[in-house]
Amino acid sequence: MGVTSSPDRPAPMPGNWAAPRAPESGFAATISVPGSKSLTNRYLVLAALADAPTTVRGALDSRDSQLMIAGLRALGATFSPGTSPDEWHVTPITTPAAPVTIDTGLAGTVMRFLPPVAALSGIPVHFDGDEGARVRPMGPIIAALRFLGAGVDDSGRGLLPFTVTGGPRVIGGTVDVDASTSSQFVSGLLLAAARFRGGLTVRHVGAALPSMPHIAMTVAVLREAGVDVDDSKPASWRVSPGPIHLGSVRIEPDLSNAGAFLAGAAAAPAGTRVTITGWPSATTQPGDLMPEILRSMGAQVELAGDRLTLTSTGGLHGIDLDLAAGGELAPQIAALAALATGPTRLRGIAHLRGHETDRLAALAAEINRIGGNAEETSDGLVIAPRPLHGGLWHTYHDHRMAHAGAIIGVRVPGIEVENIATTSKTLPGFDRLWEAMLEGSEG
Ligand SMILES: O=C(O)C1=C[C@@H](OP(=O)(O)O)[C@@H](O)[C@H](O)C1
Ligand SMILES: C=C(OP(=O)(O)O)C(=O)O
Repeated sequence: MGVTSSPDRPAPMPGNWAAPRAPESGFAATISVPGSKSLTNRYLVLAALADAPTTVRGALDSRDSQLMIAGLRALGATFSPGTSPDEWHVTPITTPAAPVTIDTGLAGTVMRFLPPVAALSGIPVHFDGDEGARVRPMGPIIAALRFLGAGVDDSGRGLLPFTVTGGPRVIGGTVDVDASTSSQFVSGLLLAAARFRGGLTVRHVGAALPSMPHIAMTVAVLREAGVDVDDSKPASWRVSPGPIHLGSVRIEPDLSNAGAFLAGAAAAPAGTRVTITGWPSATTQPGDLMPEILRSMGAQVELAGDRLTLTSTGGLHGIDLDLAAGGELAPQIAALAALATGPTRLRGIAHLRGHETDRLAALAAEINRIGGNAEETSDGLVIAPRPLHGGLWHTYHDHRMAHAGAIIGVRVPGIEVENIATTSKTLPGFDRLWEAMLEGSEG
């Protein structure tokens, strides 16, 4: 289905996507989203480090997962496609003889999870990524790998690009890491930890640690793979050395991506209903925070079996929310906040300045560009109600900035989202799925 024009929806500038507005009568739709980015990229790493082949089902097929597969292939793992694009048979790493280069794209999981894997091999592994990746924080993991005995040549910058040379002298031990700018520094070290001869104790030192559910996710997948993890002390994780074994795994739908569709429904006229299929009964994904957040903003949300249904009440309240646990949800919540009748304060998300773009600056700039009232604070955003108008919504190569523009476009006529293809980072075909939702597709 293509983007069509109408008096209400003029043809977009080439390359932009005209965000569809909800019909006055609302819509009803059922949506199935593909697998979780965070779970897919954790399972792929563990499968490559395992003691036997693994079958992964329900895997995400997107830019971030393709980059992870390419990186692990370069390090010597074999990936054979299964019967569908969401299935992979993975044969563990046999270390290649020659130096390799890994493209991280803009994927935090690739740039933070693969350097510790590289440190297990004896070959130089060069990492580089998109222009935007070259400013994302990397210093803490570079310092940790050096402390553990790996060579890291980063020209003294603490950023991409850099080359890791590890090998048998990297035996593990105890390492302190300041993960206040990204939980992925802790997750990356823990995922490879069981393969270090001495195992690894990782201690977070520094300001508050964000994204705790993502660290819990890392611990959960390690335990599922038979790895012994002691997380009984705060901000400290001990992984014993030992084999990694997954066998066969199935990946949950990506609840953060699902959250964008729920937010889109919450922005729509009263009575609009959207059901997400396959909602897990228990999960470590931070997207599971969305139902409660959306309820507190005024929507009705119910879970029946594995189907989560949001019904719009037509009104949106502002909220005061510490989002440290689920920072990746901030763009979709900020978009709803811009449509709400009262003020919103989002706190605990200073680390979003190191995401795909500086999300606090980007959200404030784009909301204000279309007439809104958003201000950056030291650790978040304050958004006050003000009538919005149409205009170009810039996306800064950030998939979740594109989601935010789409959500606002459900209510505000004339929103054009720049470079909608950036959503392929975690959800190729986002625009078609979004249009289908507003047209009332039942999946
Ligand atoms: O480990 C993961 O899979 C992720 C951890 C979080 O990173 P930060 O702690 O850097 O926010 C999250 O925002 C990102 O989308 C995915
Ligand atoms: C911060 C995000 O991604 P990354 O894994 O690249 O850090 C995100 O998806 O919101």
